[in-house]
Amino acid sequence: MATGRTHRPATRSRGIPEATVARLPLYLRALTALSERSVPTVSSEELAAAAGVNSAKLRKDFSYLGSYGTRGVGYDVEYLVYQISRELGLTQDWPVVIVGIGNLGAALANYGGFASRGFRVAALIDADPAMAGKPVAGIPVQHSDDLEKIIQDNGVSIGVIATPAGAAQAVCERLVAAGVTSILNFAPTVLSVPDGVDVRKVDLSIELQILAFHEQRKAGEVAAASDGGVPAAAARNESADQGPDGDMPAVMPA
Ligand SMILES: NC(=O)c1ccc[n+]([C@@H]2O[C@H](COP(=O)([O-])OP(=O)(O)OC[C@H]3O[C@@H](n4cnc5c(N)ncnc54)[C@H](O)[C@@H]3O)[C@@H](O)[C@H]2O)c1
Repeated sequence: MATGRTHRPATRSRGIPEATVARLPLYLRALTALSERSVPTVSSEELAAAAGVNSAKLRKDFSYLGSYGTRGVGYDVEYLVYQISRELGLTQDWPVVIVGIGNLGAALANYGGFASRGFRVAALIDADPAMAGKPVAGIPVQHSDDLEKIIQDNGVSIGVIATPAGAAQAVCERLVAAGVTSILNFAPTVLSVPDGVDVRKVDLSIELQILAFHEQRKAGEVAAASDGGVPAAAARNESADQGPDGDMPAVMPA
């Protein structure tokens, strides 16, 4: 669901559609789990089910990577992990800064999943002088006065914003001026950025609102069915048809 400009064409330069790019991390997560269990090969149906994607779509997505699998054998798990990681740019290390080290920023800093996916937390930045020098997840927090120097010294191109909404645009502008070209924004505000800067927004309350909408609809369908209206089974089929591909991602274009 786009909530603003994405600052990218729908198709990347190498011809991989954005929708495919958005599914690659889902395949990678499922493949990594298979790899950890030392599973050597996987069929498109098994992998599609594990990733929550329709199998025809998966085959089409993999054709963009030049990966067609072997009839009767399936896809080589390790090779696909490598191919998708390479396509996503995860075979190199990405230094990331987190700005705003409150409840959320500290939780993100403590999240081990970044490092295992090639994202190294290079620095933690906060405007509160009382936090300067205090370690969070073993990394000393640095004051936001030094933001530009920190970005440049660490060659950072990805910034995470976890400040209050009112501070996010100004933080974003400083990050961009210092050389950051990709921003993951957790603050509940729409950021404006120049062309060439990618912003992804995470908003869990939007996800909950979407679930609330579905809950309300399900409750309405149950009431209608008990009044002799739409049978509950038909209502279930409707959501089954929509499939996992219809789910809204927690991370969305800004
Ligand atoms: N996207 C989501 O699903 C989600 C979930 C929870 C919170 N949030 C949002 O994340 C943000 C942080 O939430 P929190 O609970 O951690 O808040 P918090 O108040 O605990 O932390 C905010 C931190 O930002 C720092 N800060 C303020 N202005 C700054 C600036 N200009 N530069 C650098 N640091 C600055 C503060 O000193 C503080 O440490 C809020 O905008 C909140 O709405 C989003």
